[in-house]
Amino acid sequence: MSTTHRILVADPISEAGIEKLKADPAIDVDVRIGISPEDLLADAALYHGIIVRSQTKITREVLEKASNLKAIGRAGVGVDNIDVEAATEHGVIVMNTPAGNTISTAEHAFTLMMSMARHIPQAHASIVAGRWDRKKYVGVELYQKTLLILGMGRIGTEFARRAMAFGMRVIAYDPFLSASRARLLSVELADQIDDALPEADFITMHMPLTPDTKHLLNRERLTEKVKPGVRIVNCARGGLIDEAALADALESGRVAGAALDVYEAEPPGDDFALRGSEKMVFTPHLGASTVEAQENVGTEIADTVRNQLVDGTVVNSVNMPSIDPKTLEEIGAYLTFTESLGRLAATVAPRNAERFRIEYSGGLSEKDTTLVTRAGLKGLIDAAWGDTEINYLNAPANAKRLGLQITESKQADPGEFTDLIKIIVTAGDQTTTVAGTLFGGKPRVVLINDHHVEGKAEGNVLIVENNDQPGMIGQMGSILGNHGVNIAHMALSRSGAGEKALVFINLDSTPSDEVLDELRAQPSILSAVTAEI
Ligand SMILES: NC(=O)c1ccc[n+]([C@@H]2O[C@H](COP(=O)([O-])OP(=O)(O)OC[C@H]3O[C@@H](n4cnc5c(N)ncnc54)[C@H](O)[C@@H]3O)[C@@H](O)[C@H]2O)c1
Ligand SMILES: O=C(O)[C@H](O)COP(=O)(O)O
Repeated sequence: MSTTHRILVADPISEAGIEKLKADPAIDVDVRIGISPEDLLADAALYHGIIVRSQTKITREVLEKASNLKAIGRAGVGVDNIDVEAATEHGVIVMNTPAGNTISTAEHAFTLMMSMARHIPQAHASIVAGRWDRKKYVGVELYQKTLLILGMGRIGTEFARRAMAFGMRVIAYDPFLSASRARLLSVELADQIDDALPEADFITMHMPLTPDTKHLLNRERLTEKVKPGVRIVNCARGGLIDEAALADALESGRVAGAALDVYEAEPPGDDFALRGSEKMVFTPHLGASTVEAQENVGTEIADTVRNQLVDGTVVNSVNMPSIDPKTLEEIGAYLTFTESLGRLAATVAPRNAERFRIEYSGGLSEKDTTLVTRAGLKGLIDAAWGDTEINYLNAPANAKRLGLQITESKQADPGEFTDLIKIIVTAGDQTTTVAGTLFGGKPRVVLINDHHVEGKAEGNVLIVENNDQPGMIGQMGSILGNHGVNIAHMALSRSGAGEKALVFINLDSTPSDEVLDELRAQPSILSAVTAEI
């Protein structure tokens, strides 16, 4: 029976995006634009996916209630209305549409700069008010002026192209922009923001709001560092500028004008200090509000969330590495297998594991194994701590919570195998090693501690360590048979004749505690453990 995935669309996205979801038999879509925070909390558990823009807040509280939620899609760029940390802890993937509104936003920011330079909104309002103020609204040219772009990503880059077409000198400040990329884009690279501020006639901001960028344009910069008469555009995020300090800098004349699309509070409250200023140009967060951008981001996010829920692909996630169909094809087989190895390690290892080490050799060592490591970790944590809520996304955060250190290493030489995955779990001074590989696509366990085996890494397994002496296999077979437990496959290993031996048995059903107790009571059986891997 096929599963239906229920998606809530909480903010306005394009009709084309909604139609895509409605047309998909695997999806059940609820369009509840402007859903209240109370209703969202009450109904959060109904949904496997939620699509938002910037209005709806996906808080930790919502995530705590959203017990079935797997994916949040942001039809746009900024994810500051989503508690991404809480989403990660709850194993919820957050994905956005990074490029769909780039051009619209760059054009909007550029429009703001031009409107501000020529006082367009003020001049328009004066005509509407019946005035003819030709002297009051004398503007400035952009030509041969210096522009400072703070944040030279997708939108910053598009803004730069347009500014150069207007004959502006462009300086970019972006700690992640390389000198070679700056040369390629024909912009001057500023190492320090404070070196560039005194040179700029215009500043435009295009970076995310983070603890590092909050109030990047602070009181000191706005009153002491910027060039007198500078004009500032912010079409990125409100908190990047200290609005109270900007109001004072406008009042003193240090800043000649500013144009904002985004605000510290949206919508701005009654105490919004800039509202009455004649030197301001405002738009109500309209950067991405074009027919084209909304069509792009709406259809893209509908596909992204749908594909994640139905096919398990992950693209443009802000909290998880991508799993596109190609990656899935390359490493998909290793994911379930490595999870089984993690479960096996939990079964054989002592409780309270402190360190989890995973080693890749052979062809796998050249691939991106981030998710494979997480799969092993998931198996270990699920089996050892009984944490069934664990998934690829929250496995590292849960490992941290449990005090489990993770290390990953790679080496090209796989020895006798094409690929080998080895998991080493340490608790105190005890170390447990399990290793496995795919033989012709079939998952095989090839090592348990010092024992080389060839066991099937699937289903119910029983691992028995015993003294190597005649009759042991018969003894185990009889105990299992007497309890109606059928053996599907058996692999033997011993260090040497008369030494320790290990038997890896695949069973058709789970052996009861009684069976295990009986096995453990045999004088030559040293240990017997079972697991469903
Ligand atoms: N007003 C709107 O409607 C609207 C629309 C789209 C995007 N946005 C916002 O615009 C911003 C930029 O979007 P984008 O698509 O260009 O993102 P992007 O990720 O392509 O670019 C952001 C750039 O900021 C840089 N950066 C990060 N920290 C920095 C710092 N401390 N100082 C200087 N640069 C720093 C990054 O290196 C990156 O190059 C985002 O905040 C996004 O949410 C607003
Ligand atoms: O980050 C973004 O994509 C913009 O701020 C657009 O926000 P919106 O989708 O609410 O218009």
